[in-house]
Amino acid sequence: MALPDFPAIGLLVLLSLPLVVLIIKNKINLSGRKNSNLQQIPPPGPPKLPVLGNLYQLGALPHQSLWRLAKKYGPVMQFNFGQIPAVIISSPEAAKEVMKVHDLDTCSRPSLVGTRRLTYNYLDVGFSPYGDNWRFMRKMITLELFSVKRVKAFRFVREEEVGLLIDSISEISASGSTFDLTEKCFSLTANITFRMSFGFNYHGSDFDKSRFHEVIHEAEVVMGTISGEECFPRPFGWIVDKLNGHQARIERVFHELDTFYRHVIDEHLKPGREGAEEDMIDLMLAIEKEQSQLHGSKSQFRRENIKAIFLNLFLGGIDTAALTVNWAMAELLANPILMKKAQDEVRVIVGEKGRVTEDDLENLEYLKLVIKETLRLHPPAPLLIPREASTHLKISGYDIPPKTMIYVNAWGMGRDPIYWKNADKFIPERFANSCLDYKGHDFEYLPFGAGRRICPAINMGIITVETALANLLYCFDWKLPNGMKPQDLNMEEKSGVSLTVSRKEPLLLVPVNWKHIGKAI
Ligand code: HEM
Repeated sequence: MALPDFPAIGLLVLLSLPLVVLIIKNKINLSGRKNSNLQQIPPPGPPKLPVLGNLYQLGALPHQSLWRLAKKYGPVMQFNFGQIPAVIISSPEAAKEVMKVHDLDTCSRPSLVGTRRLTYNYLDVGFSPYGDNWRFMRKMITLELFSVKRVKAFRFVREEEVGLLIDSISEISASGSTFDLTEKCFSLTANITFRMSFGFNYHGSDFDKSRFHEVIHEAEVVMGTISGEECFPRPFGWIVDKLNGHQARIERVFHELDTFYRHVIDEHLKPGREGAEEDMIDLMLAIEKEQSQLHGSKSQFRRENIKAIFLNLFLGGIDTAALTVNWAMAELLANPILMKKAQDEVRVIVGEKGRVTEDDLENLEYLKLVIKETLRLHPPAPLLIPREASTHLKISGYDIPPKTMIYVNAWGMGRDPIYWKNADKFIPERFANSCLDYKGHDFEYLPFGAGRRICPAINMGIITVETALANLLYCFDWKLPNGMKPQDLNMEEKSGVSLTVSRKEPLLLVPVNWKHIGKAI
């Protein structure tokens, strides 16, 4: 998601007050509708303020504020981020029009300062505009990095890293201590992503543990933020960016990541790697060489493409899967009957093996329902990644001009009582006899997006979540600390602007070893 920074909004409110007063004095129409061209029907939307547009209505949790506004203004709603026009899509019918009927004309991404810099001027997949580079890169990663064969090839990484996680929790359980599952989930998915990408886990990298988490978080904020310069006319935007340090933050994140990429790539180019396990850098360096032999200086795949892809792997692969495991555990802890049902299933099916392996996963039907329900209530990217209209469109009868940003509120549609019975309740059984899947054909359920931009790594994401969650349920019984009751668990979301949304509070737990843990596989 790309939304403006909150300090920027506060500052702009102050700076634009005199203008607002002037406009009120002159009784200028603030309805936000264009009256000059009667043939054009813009979508309805909340009243706009000069300079700020609709920013003052964004709130601390944008997907929630936008959902509330959509109840009033409708499922195709105009919403201006300062001077940047956007529409917010909040019904499955409208989402289908955008992501299926008009997919080709809406599958580009907006060009924003932060995304441009961190992706080496759009040499990646996730943030690059629709065009030759995106098509080439998307095909390459789909075939080479996320194919079924490749996902299987990294099975040993997932199982080993989940094994190490279970061992470390087991040690904690021996002392009866409390630990932070949120942090452990992040470490797990970061380690898996690092090992698949570079051949070592991130504890063995130049980033120290807490700094890497910070850099990823900062990158998510940078990628999720529209800069002041884009949002507001000069000199407001420039002042805002200077004062809130947006530009400095982009440069800091860029240089930290770039130095790291250069280092690991150089290591991979040193002689003596023969016989090492093949990782994603090896694969990409081989493609770089092949493309350069075929096309010389016109090659579409160069060193900077590799670096840009790493950003996609970090942002796509780490937080999304970690947040899903974390939310699933929180929901099960809040619903002890469902927790027992999920634990009984995995313990009966896996028996006394000591660990859940990927061979067991296909038999864990209830576990799969739990994950589907978790992704309904808690899609990690609640507004997906913004799209941009490349031409003039009509959506639900409304005119959408080219260059309009398009946000799809997957979070809101996943909780809409029109489509979901007891929409706010966690009920995995609702998916039992349903054909809803992750492939983006059912527009009320879009945790991975839809159309040409759908997540290319669904299999990899889901298998990581399944392996981790199944082992956590199998290996331990879980208690809340300090006599907390399930109903005391805080299920609120953390406020702030970012691509992903996490729990407001870390999930602190006390693990108790189940009887078969520790037995060899
Ligand atoms: C539970 C796990 C995951 C979830 C819920 C998830 C969700 C999403 C969503 C919502 C999008 C945007 C789709 C759209 O714009 O319509 C996306 C795109 C993307 N995801 Fe994932 N993702 C997950 C795991 C992963 C993993 C493991 C990777 C890579 C290691 C990954 C890489 C990407 C990339 C590269 C894109 C951009 C695709 C494009 O723009 O063409 N994702 N993902």
